[in-house]
Amino acid sequence: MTPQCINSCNTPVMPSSSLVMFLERVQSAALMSLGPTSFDPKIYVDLAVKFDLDITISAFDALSRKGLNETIPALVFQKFVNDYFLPAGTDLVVHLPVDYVENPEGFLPKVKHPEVRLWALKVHSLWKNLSRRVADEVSERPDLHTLLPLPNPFVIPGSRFKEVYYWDSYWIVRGLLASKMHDTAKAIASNLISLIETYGFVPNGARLYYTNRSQPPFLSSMVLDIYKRTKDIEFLKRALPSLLKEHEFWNSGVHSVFIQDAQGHKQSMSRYYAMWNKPRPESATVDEELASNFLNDSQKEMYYREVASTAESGWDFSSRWLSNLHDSTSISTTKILPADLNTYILKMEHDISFLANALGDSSISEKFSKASTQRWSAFNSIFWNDETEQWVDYWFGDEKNCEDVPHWKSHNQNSGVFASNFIPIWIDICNSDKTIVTKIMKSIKSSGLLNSYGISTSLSNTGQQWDFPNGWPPIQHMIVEGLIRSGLEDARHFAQDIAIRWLKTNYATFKETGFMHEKYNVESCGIEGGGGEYDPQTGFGWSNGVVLSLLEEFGWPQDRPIDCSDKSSHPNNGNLQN
Ligand SMILES: OC[C@H]1O[C@H](O[C@H]2O[C@H](CO)[C@@H](O)[C@H](O)[C@H]2O)[C@H](O)[C@@H](O)[C@@H]1O
Repeated sequence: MTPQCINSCNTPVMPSSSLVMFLERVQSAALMSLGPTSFDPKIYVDLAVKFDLDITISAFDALSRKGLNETIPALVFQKFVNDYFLPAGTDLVVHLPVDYVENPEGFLPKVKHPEVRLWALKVHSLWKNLSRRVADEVSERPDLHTLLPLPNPFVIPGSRFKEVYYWDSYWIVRGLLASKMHDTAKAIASNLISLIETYGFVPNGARLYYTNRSQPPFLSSMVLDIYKRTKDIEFLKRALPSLLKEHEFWNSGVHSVFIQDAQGHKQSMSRYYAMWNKPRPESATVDEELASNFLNDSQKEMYYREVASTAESGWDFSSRWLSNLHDSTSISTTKILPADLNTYILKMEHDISFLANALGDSSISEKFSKASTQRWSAFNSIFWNDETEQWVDYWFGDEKNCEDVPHWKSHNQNSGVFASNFIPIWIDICNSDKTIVTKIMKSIKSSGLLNSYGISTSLSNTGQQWDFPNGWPPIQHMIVEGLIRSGLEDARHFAQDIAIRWLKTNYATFKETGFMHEKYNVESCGIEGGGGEYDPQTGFGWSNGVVLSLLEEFGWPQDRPIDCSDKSSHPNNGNLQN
């Protein structure tokens, strides 16, 4: 498949399954019967069906209904759910990872501080809360479950996210490697490989309703990190064909678009683009309500596609994708070339070249080395902004004609400040260049994103979860890690300062709740109830992963207190802006 025009003429839609369509009806009925208070639409599409689908549908259709809206009385509805379904999550089985030990040999050698070490070991023990495998019934009767069968055990994000998620898995794998749980890390990557073998790409998550889109692509990073630790060549042999397939997925069809850069060269870059134009099943009631602002079906379909494409970006939702900050229906993700996505793909190309070389396949290795050189030159000409010294997203204009290759225009670079503008520093081709690192450091300092807990994702407080005041573990981590890896003394100190504040924030929430939270904000550091979300049963996987890998790479200064109650080093006394 060749790259598409930006306003695609050929817009694919994956077929929906009768199970998911039925569960969406149940979800919608639940909202009417039970009301909007504490309503989580995802619970209903995660239900496991007890009997054949046609029997269940007939029973649902036969329920008594009242009033003009044909609402099912709450007690009748609840009885139906109890009789015909197993609760969400019951088709997953708690699993004790085979390679888990309480105090792994060689664990975080750079962490000598006793309190920090104790904390790290407790975080390590949290893997047990998040480890699952798919119950046997799922492979026996896949038609009754939206959960996808997977060959190996895995680690879930936690909270309402009871299944595997693609990009969460990378941060989890990073932590597992720090925890010396190499087999679990490999099992997770192998599951994702098996999903590529089935679907041609890694779905957003391991649920039927997530198979219409992917998520930020980190499989090559996962494979590379695992290979560097284990030198397992068999694992690599199995992984490489899937990495090639995944590269093709992101560089063809709707994900790939042509643009003519400022030098007149025709370049192909990647974007987020879901193969879906309906409400997201896991949030259908929410999406339908917002779509009611549109007058006709075609506008609604375009809106739904933008929403699902934003879910593919992992940043669901953020002002980063809005053409009008105050209007969440102005979401335009498919009209954007994202700097972060193209960073991940550039890294994927480097990784594949390295891994193919390790397998002795010089022709693939050279092909991908060339592809990465090509993308790197396109990358700089499209995303780099000399004035702000950041890599910014590129917004297409109103290109109408499918035949035209749009020309790059400087005013189409997004002027908004987002943490994604600094993500490229994560990859070696950027962080090995001292001039770039110095510019980026200066730019982060003046960006306004620095906060008492680290780096916020944006400057706008829109109420969207990926906006200010929240900071998200993976984003924070890529920037810090890139600066550390630059080897520049200044950058290292600066990154260390951010990392210390971030770790203190995490420690404070951990001390308060016993768990790691999904995201962090200014309230998180041991004060006023803590910020971010967490689940008292599970905590959150990517925060475990980021904390452990940061401590592994960085250690902790022996003489520096980690406790937020020590006001002399309280993150909120920080002076990061200067
Ligand atoms: O239920 C709504 C959405 O939830 C997911 O997104 C959020 O959680 C994921 C798991 O931690 C995370 O990967 C993502 O970045 C978060 O924004 C899901 O991925 C979405 O597709 C879904 O619509």
